[in-house]
Amino acid sequence: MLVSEVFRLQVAKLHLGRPTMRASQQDFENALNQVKLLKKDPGNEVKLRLYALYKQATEGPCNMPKPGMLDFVNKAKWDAWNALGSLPKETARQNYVDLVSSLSSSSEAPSQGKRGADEKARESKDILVTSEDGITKITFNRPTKKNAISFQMYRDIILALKNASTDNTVMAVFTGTGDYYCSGNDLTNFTSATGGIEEAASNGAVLLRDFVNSFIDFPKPLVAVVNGPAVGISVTLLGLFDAVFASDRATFHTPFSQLGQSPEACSSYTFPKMMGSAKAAEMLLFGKKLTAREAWAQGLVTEVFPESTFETEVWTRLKTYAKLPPNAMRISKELIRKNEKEKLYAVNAEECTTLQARWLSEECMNAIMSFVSRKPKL
Ligand SMILES: CCCCC/C=C/C(=O)SCCNC(=O)CCNC(=O)[C@H](O)C(C)(C)COP(=O)(O)OP(=O)(O)OC[C@H]1O[C@@H](n2cnc3c(N)ncnc32)[C@H](O)[C@@H]1OP(=O)(O)O
Repeated sequence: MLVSEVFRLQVAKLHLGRPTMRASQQDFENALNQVKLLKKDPGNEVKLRLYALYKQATEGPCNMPKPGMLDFVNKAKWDAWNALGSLPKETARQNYVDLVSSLSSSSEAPSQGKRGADEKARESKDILVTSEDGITKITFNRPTKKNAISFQMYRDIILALKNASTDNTVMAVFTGTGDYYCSGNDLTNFTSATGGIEEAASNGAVLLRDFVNSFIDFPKPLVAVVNGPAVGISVTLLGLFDAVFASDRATFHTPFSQLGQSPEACSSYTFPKMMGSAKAAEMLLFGKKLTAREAWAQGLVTEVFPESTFETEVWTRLKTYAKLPPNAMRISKELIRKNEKEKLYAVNAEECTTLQARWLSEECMNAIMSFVSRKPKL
């Protein structure tokens, strides 16, 4: 039997999961009513956020002339709306619904002991999300599989970023549990699905597009604390981060050709732009694995730290950054990202379409089958 036939049979068992949910107009209207029933005043910062998301969801990007410096209230409202840049109406509507829902549940939730407004935790098995000291920490937490990303983990991360974009934390930080940062896409995602392989690939492409868009759209500083080796999509995503701090134990590997696949997470655009086309080709075409220092030399990593002091030095630094004025950081990030956004959406869409076809190719099926049928270690 051909490997591709074996693969098809295995894929017949695959269940890819649903594409991300989007808030309907009805959800949005319910949220508008719910906001009037809040028991507690959510505070000015949140009210401004609600105002901005409402305007963005109903009118699109800020279209009003900027109020004068002394018109404090209208200036603050204008700043909040304008900071959303070109956030799509649909995303703003979803963020509004999520924010209201988090406000409603927090005003109803029983007291959580020492967890207060600036410290809360949301649990998910393989993705840990905690908020402390103004930082949302998102941890790949599947060390027995080197933190490989399952379909559920993609969905958990989309949700975590959505929540972090509107909560009261100042930045989001990704890191990994155990010796790896992340070993990339879980290569068994496609071999344990139900339904047809074409359907699985099509759903995978939708999920990937939404996942990468949630990084493109994230409005606050986004930092990676790369504690160990990083593979595949966990590397390519770094091109969408604002800072990457790496342990000198970390490596950066994108073995797409070896897997019969193609680059994702906008790396076909961000990597050549960042490191030049020759160095980008070494990684994306030939799968050259970079050390942390090589990745720093190519501009993929901001700073490399010795493993022995990595955690202490990096988290001390991040806690200091998290005390900087949040609106200034958000607005600066918006300025940096603004002119690139449409390009990034387009690159992401094209990469997903290309990958969808790659997943159905003989080259890719052979590579995945050879990984899943490796001999177990003694
Ligand atoms: C829908 C969205 C799609 C997005 C497109 C994304 C593409 C990519 O990310 S491509 C990159 C995919 N990743 C890989 O190719 C890495 C595959 N893994 C490995 O090469 C190795 O496991 C390793 C180098 C990461 C680690 O090697 P080693 O130290 O020898 O450890 P083991 O191989 O024994 O791994 C322990 C355990 O973890 C499982 N595992 C590791 N990585 C993955 C993975 N990516 N997917 C699934 N499972 C993985 C490995 O199978 C072992 O499991 P057990 O045998 O059950 O102990």
